Amino acid sequence: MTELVHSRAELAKARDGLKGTVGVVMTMGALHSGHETLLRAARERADHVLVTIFVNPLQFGPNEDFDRYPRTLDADLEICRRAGADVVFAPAVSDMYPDGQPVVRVNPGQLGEDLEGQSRPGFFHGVLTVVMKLLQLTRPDLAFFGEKDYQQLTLVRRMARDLDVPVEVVGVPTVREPDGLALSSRNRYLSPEQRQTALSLSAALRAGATAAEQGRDAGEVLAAAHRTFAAVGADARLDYLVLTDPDLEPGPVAGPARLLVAAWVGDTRLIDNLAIRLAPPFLTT
Ligand SMILES: Nc1ncnc2c1ncn2[C@@H]1O[C@H](COP(=O)(O)OP(=O)(O)OP(=O)(O)O)[C@@H](O)[C@H]1O
Ligand SMILES: CC(C)(CO)[C@@H](O)C(=O)[O-]
Ligand code: BAL
Repeated sequence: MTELVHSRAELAKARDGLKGTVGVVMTMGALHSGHETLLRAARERADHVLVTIFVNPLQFGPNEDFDRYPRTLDADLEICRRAGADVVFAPAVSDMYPDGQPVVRVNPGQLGEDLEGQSRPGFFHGVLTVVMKLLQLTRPDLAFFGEKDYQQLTLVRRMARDLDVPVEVVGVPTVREPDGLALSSRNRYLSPEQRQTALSLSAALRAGATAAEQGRDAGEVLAAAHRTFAAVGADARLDYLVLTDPDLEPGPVAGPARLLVAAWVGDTRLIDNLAIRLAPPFLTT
């Protein structure tokens, strides 16, 4: 049975009733098969699964889609039941922020300013602050995050390490449509034509991965990804397409790497990423 709770008091009572290990899956709702995969991963690793559904105002900029973000609680509960969640915590904004906007927030450091942080100022302060609050409220042994939001996963891992949060952060591979599009709640904003254009993100990543498999160097991998993005997404507006170290550390990239992309398709901003393995450079004598 899945228990739905809204207030902190109800959550505390439900949490106390969970004996054994607890895995948490944090979401903003509008659940899809990507979320369901996170829930099933949690189900496999933990004795109990706790899902949070909260559209966090703190991580949205003034011109972003907080108001129009899809809110589909009944359908979400059905998915949570199907995936065997024990507890769903769906607080109101006033439950999460009873004193209004928090004065003290988690500072994500320089990585929080790069990539997503550059286009969404304050985004990762908002994300890490609410993730920290939800970790305190739910006290999980394990917390599951999708690789689709790769920078978020990297920063949550880093926060747990740097701030000694007693939780194992588990990354779950990106779930895709058969044509490659990464599942995302924001995909439901796309018209059928825009959905075709949105394939430019995953196609660009695949082109980069193919170039890497053929032994191309970092510059050629990026060039291949850019060419494919432009060919498939003529109507998309690229925000960034970068090849980085897998931990998103600055500096030269060699061997294992990550290719990350963000782009606008109409009014919808989408992100995606893929693991890449660069061939070792040829040695010249
Ligand atoms: N396609 C996916 N594969 C794996 N994990 C995913 C996928 N989509 C979302 N997740 C993960 O689900 C968790 C909750 O994400 P969220 O509710 O923001 O969904 P979303 O689809 O990423 O939404 P949005 O479209 O607003 O970015 C995050 O850890 C996120 O990485
Ligand atoms: C982690 C999260 C639930 C925090 O609001 C959100 O950023 C998301 O859904 O990825
Ligand atoms: N999917 C991460 C949360 C956000 O884009 O606001």
